[in-house]
Amino acid sequence: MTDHFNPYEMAKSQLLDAVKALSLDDRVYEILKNPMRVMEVSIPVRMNDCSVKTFIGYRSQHTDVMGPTKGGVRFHPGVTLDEVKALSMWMTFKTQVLGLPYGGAKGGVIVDPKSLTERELEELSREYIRSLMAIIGPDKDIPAPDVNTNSKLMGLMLDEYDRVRGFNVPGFITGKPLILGGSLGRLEATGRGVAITILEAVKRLGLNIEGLKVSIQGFGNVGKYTAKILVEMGAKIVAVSDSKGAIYKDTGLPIDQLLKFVEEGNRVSDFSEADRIEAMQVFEVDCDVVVPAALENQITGEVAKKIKAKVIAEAANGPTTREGDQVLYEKGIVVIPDILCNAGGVTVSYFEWVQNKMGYYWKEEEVNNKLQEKMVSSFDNVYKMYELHDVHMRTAAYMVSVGRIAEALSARGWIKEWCMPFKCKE
Ligand SMILES: NC(=O)C1=CN([C@@H]2O[C@H](COP(=O)(O)OP(=O)(O)OC[C@H]3O[C@@H](n4cnc5c(N)ncnc54)[C@H](OP(=O)(O)O)[C@@H]3O)[C@@H](O)[C@H]2O)C=CC1
Ligand SMILES: O=C(O)CCC(=O)C(=O)O
Repeated sequence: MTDHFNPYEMAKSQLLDAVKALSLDDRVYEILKNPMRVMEVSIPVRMNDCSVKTFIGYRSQHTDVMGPTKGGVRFHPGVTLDEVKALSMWMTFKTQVLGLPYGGAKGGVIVDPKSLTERELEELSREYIRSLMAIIGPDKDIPAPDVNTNSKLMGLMLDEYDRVRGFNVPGFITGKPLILGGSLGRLEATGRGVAITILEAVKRLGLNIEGLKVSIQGFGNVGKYTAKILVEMGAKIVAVSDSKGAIYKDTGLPIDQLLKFVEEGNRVSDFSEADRIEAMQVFEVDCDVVVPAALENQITGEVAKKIKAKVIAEAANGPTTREGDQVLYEKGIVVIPDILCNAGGVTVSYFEWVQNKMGYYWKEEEVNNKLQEKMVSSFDNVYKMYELHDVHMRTAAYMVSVGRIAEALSARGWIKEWCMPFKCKE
């Protein structure tokens, strides 16, 4: 029996839906259903109390059919091999919804980074990169931040890579500090992309962004910048959560104040300018848009039944289970699927890598304009597919993406032209 909470099973069934919807040859599924390479590493760290502790890490590279593999590194106690495999597959489909010259990858280490000292965390980050040296590189596999990793850790990982190679390779990693060749706009990029896709969705639904009520699960890199940019666009953030609790204010939370409060090291639920609610109530509150921006498997069938919003913007990867998806579809709720919704991050990572290759850097406005153009045209491609084939938005996004990969597989001689009834257009 399929485990509907296993992200890898979920990713494979989403792929299968798209292969069937496009009437593609079975070989497309056969080639894409497994990551091409997975590495498991044991990482010893000298702890501050003089003991040595080993942590298990993974890097999964899904396919390099479209270019070098690309994707973030997650530090979390709940990391599993199947999760990392799924996340690497979703990266492939994401890069191809956006038409970027990459395949997908993802890394993860089973660790609670909050339990480590700064020095221990640095050693873990450096050793993780050292143990992957044979399979990573600017034209092979390019890491980036994900849950519980950030620009500072990307800087340390870059330094480790450069030390081993013996020269500077800024394009090895993205999301790094500006001083080391990071791109302006990358920090906010995922949240900016989420906000752009919400704007595109509400326009098509005849709603107004002004006063639109939004509830957000997760207030890390993605949740925070989604909130900030949506408020700049005129929306109201009525509820926000982190892993410990949530807050609610019907008239809209003062987001700049909340951002400052959280940046100072406080918990969302200790913010006194709003009412405290249970963490999972962010899905139930009265609002127009719900933004899951934390982890996988949050919107189950049961949770989906309670959602009152008209739109779900999947800022997190894999936040909705298969049952959750079905309930949302039956309720007529529009889902902006993760592989489209949160693609702003990898898009600006791509811009960062391009700038590193050129050694010439763009102004923030230029980065943001290019991101805007990419997100809007990709949303448009997916929406057209959705209308044309009367499928779930998720299936429409996979159709755009898998259509491109199938075309590349055909051009590489893996499947024949007659297997390709559908041609994907930019
Ligand atoms: N960073 C990026 O550029 C991209 C990230 N993503 C995806 O977005 C999601 C969030 O990533 P990111 O913002 O970078 O990660 P962060 O580590 O910066 O933030 C994660 C946030 O989620 C919260 N959280 C964790 N578990 C729960 C829970 N059970 N309920 C409510 N909140 C919870 C955390 O709370 P606490 O602080 O209490 O732990 C934190 O606020 C992930 O799915 C990631 O894969 C997708 C594309 C790009
Ligand atoms: O910026 C990147 O390269 C990847 C970001 C990421 O991990 C993701 O989109 O899930």
